[in-house]
Amino acid sequence: MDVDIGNALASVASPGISRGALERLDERVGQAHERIETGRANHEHGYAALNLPERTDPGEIRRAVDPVGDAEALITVGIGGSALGAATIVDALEGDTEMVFLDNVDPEWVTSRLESLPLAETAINVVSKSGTTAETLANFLVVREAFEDAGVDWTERTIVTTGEAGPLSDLAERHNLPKLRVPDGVPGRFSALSPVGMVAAAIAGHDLEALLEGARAESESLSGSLFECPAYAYGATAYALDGRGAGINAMIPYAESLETYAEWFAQLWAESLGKDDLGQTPVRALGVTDQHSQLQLYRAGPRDKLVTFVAPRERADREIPATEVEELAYLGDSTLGELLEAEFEATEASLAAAGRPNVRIELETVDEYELGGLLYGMEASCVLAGELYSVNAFNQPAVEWAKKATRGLLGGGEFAEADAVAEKTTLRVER
Ligand SMILES: O=P(O)(O)OC[C@H]1O[C@H](O)[C@H](O)[C@@H](O)[C@@H]1O
Repeated sequence: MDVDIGNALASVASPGISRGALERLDERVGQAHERIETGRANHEHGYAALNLPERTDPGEIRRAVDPVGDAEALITVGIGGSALGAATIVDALEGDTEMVFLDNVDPEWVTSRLESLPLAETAINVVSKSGTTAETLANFLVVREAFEDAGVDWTERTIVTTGEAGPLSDLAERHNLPKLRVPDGVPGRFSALSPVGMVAAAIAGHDLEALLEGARAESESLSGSLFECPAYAYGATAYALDGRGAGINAMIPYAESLETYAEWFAQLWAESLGKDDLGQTPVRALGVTDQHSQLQLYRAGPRDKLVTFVAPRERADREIPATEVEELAYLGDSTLGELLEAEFEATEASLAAAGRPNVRIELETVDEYELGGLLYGMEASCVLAGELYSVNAFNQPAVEWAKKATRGLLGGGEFAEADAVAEKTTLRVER
């Protein structure tokens, strides 16, 4: 990926960062890079995620999915980091397999999804690092029952990806299911380039080697200066802008296929950096669609936002048919791709003209190689930002708190966190 931070400079935008401040920040980037490299060399928790391009074995993943390789549909049961990486990859790339991600536990939605699938031709991919996440385990039990009710042997059609030990690992062994490991030291939201993100990609027939190759190329660009490393340029700029008042980061891909990527980014940024009263709030948007809604706020609202564009340089195109309506004649000389590109350039310019900071991330195109680079690059950006904020980017105590409270409420153990629910302050206004 390439990154252009020109529109985040103080000479263009407010808030913005001056060249001088960027150069001073670069010294801290150099120190952070050394810390990151030490963490990678020692396979420390979290930093180890940046070694996935070398560690992940595509052959092992393909062997595990082989028994269900011809499935017409795949249900991935997982949530958060155990779903969004896989969803990002398969949504970005063209594939023939129908993909369903059961992350939410909304009963009507789960039921309708299950009813819509040909279960005898459907594979199940259960993903949970801990093997204990209530939503994932509950949905898996529901899916299993649906297969049994339909007279389909779910044990023939299920692949499990989980940590070394835990209830899901035990279940896989009991039923002799193909089992892949969530690699040690890799938090869920940094695991897209491991079996966690790649089982679904393998079933869809995508090129796993190219995904890893693109990530590897990005890893080779990590260096001690933000001026030489796109990933660090992005992480450092976002951090600097946040410190200058841009507490919101609106991620706007200009490709429908990257809409899920914005969701993945939101988890990465929020869960990794939201610590100690610090962190930048990610907002998900989509170009061109959200130009016609959110752009008003981004250009004319409070100066508390960084807008991040992600755009491919090349894409399949389609001509706009000519029309006899005179006012619309100009459209007939263009393609949908040219229209999209013009809208992107115009939006970027409109923000810069209003002095609103924005960053452009460019991909050659949306394919396995470029996607691998994008996912890796944004993870490295996030790890760098974690160093600059001096927060632990690899834990999520606030999320764990709510998980414990939920289990306590459901009678899944004694958790003091559950008491807070009963202590809620109420001020009801009723009709
Ligand atoms: O993979 P699991 O252990 O099931 O966890 C799934 C998700 O659970 C929590 O919500 C964590 O905050 C996420 O980071 C994690 O990805």
